[in-house]
Amino acid sequence: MERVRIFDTTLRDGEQSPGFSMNQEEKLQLARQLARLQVDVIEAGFPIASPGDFEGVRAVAREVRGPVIAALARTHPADVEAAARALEPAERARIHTFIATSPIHMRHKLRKEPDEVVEMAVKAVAQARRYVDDVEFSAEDATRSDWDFLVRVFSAALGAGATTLNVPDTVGYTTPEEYAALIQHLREEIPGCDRAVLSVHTHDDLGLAVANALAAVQAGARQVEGTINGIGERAGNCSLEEVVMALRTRHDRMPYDTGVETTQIYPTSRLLVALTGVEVQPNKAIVGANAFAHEAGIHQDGVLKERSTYEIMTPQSIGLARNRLVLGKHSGRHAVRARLDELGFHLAQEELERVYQRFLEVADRKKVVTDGDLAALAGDEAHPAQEQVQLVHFQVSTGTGVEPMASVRLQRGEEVLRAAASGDGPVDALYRAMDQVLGLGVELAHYQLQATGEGRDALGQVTVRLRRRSPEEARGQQAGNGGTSNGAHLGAGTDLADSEPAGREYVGHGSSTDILEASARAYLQAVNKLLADQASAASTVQAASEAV
Ligand SMILES: CC(=O)SCCNC(=O)CCNC(=O)[C@H](O)C(C)(C)COP(=O)(O)OP(=O)(O)OC[C@H]1O[C@@H](n2cnc3c(N)ncnc32)[C@H](O)[C@@H]1OP(=O)(O)O
Ligand SMILES: CC(C)C(=O)C(=O)O
Repeated sequence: MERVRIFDTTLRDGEQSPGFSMNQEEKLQLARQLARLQVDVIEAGFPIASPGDFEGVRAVAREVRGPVIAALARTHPADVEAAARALEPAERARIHTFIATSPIHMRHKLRKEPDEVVEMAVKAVAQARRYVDDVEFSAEDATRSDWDFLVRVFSAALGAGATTLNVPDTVGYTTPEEYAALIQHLREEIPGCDRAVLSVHTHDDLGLAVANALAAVQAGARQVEGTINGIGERAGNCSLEEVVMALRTRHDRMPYDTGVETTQIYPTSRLLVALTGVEVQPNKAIVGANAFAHEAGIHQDGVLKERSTYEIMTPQSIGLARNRLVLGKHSGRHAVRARLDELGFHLAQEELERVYQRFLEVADRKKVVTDGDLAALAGDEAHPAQEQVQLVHFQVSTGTGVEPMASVRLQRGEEVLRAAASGDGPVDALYRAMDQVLGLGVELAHYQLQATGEGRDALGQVTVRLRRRSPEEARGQQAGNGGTSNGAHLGAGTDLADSEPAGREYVGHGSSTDILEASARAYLQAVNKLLADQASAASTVQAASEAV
């Protein structure tokens, strides 16, 4: 199997782009991780650029073992010397020297004639060879250079001792067919080209960096240069994780191996994010947060039945523990049930249906329904009560310097009752209004509000304990509730207050993105338990009297 070398330039071309600079300790940390990833070459920096970069390269050369450590140098003798000195402690060192070869760069930037450029390239390579055996020469802006001139420069560099000839698409200008043809041309036209490794270095200005690199590999390039997460100048460099995983996943079409330990890809990507503070776009191939995530119900159903329906690689192959089924408004019952099972809620079909309907309501309000949200919804279902009384509508107005006011509409059977009340706070006003309607003689013994997550849209989860008052207390409560109602209440005509002992407590849970709605739901759940208790006590009394 043919081997493609992976040359990582995250610490040089990646680091030199805005927002990605790293200090020496950070460079060292990333370089150690790149060694675990088993890239072939780590380009650690550009030593002439600054004393900090020099020391950074030196530290990596001293501390990191495994990959070849490379340093960049213009064709200036001082650059080559600085690179050589920085690399001194390396076990295996490479000096990488470059000069631009395109008419645009030679004329406007270097202000040199082509002959002078060839001479500078030859001298720099020869100088570098006096320090190390491993010398890479790059013809900057190769893809906008004259092909015959490239053959001339590369042949001269090879003659001077270069061991790797790199063909950069510096400004991300080429296309896969054109790049492959260029590589083919160089292989055919450079005498003794096989003595060196042909390398490609691509940029993503047109979004073609990876496609171009792969086309070049198929045309005979045997080193790919790039960066982790595709960071780098302008639109970035070729993303190494994409190249490596493309070669691995489509081995049938591209039978080339890399030495990369792919299970270290994800940890390396995350370390880079942690060091630079720059997050990867969620839809980025291989390492983006959504790369192994599924939200659409049909996809989730497929993945649950057979992962390969919608995944062409395993998350484990890049070092990610598992794929992620994101629960949102596009999710179906299969995915919701699977996650509930994992959370320990094994619901019957009708329970699942109820949770699913509430899940959809929550998902409409929030982008993602978290495990905590789902557990709260399933928790409501885990304490079911026959819903004798249902919430139809409520409204609360509150604010600084405003007396909180609540109005509620509750339904029991066909009967709809309304009430309004003020209170010390919005929850108090809401509960007073509900008491007006319910007239059950209960007091709030405990109220607890918790958020299910950390975000602003976390579900509020409310737990209440309602205590039954004695008949005397209940009459006092009715008298002192201070609100308006449409004259009736749901407790009217029942003998609740007399059929059960006072002091008995009923627990209710409610969750919603709206904490007042969660409060209302929790209250009603406790009330419904109380009413269910009352109904069963009443039927026991009736059965006993019939027996008598
Ligand atoms: C395509 C790439 O990624 S190339 C690498 C880009 N990386 C960097 O630039 C790293 C950060 N750069 C730096 O710290 C500085 O630019 C330095 C230290 C390299 C040079 O700084 P200065 O000496 O102040 O020069 P400055 O950057 O202003 O200009 C670059 C000079 O190098 C010349 N130059 C550019 N590339 C080469 C080359 N490969 N070989 C020889 N000379 C070159 C330019 O023509 C220009 O020369 P001039 O001063 O005679 O006009
Ligand atoms: C120095 C070379 C390889 C480079 O970074 C480029 O051309 O993009």
